[in-house]
Amino acid sequence: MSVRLLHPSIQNGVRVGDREHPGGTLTCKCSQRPVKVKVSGGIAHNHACGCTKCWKPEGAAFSVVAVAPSANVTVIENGDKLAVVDSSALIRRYACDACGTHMYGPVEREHAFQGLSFIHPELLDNDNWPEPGFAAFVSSIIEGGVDPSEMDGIRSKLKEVGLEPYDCLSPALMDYLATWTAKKSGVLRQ
Ligand SMILES: N[C@@H](CCC(=O)N[C@@H](CSCO)C(=O)NCC(=O)O)C(=O)O
Ligand SMILES: [Zn+2]
Ligand SMILES: [Zn+2]
Repeated sequence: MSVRLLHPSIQNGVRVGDREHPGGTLTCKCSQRPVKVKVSGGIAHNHACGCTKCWKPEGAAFSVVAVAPSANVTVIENGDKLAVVDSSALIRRYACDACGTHMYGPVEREHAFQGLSFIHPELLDNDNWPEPGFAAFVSSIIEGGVDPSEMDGIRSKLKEVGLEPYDCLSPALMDYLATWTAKKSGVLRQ
């Protein structure tokens, strides 16, 4: 059986990027009047994500998604084509209504990720963005239609390309979220 496409940018190994990457312009897939969004600074926490909510390129089981400070994210062209995919979600994903590409997703609610926007670095106009560091929400690809019998092979392939598979976020990010919640509830000191 042929190996399922995880994501074009990781299928043949993860290319090491530039930690000091300066950002760039995200462009949707439309040939006419593409939406353009400027990210004026670095990105962080890049990861592969198997959840059903993140945008994936055609045929891919995973998205590749990172965060940037929302203050650094500006719609610069054809913003009239953008619409929020799910206004009840934590991440307000703005997608192009013509090609479906998710362009940016700010977290505006009171949350550990408030002030960050989720973006897909493959849409940048330069290639040297920092590589993904892990694979998140791996089991969620089943919710997207992948047969459970494929999971062992998919987890092996992720490990082979250097992406540790997790069924939520990485332990470091889960600890960060839990710490934020514990401080908010008062069980940990601020
Ligand atoms: N099983 C669900 C999981 C969806 C989910 O919780 N996704 C995460 C990760 S997105 C990028 O890392 C999340 O934080 N979502 C918040 C949101 O989407 O607003 C599924 O697959 O749908
Ligand atoms: Zn588009
Ligand atoms: Zn996701």
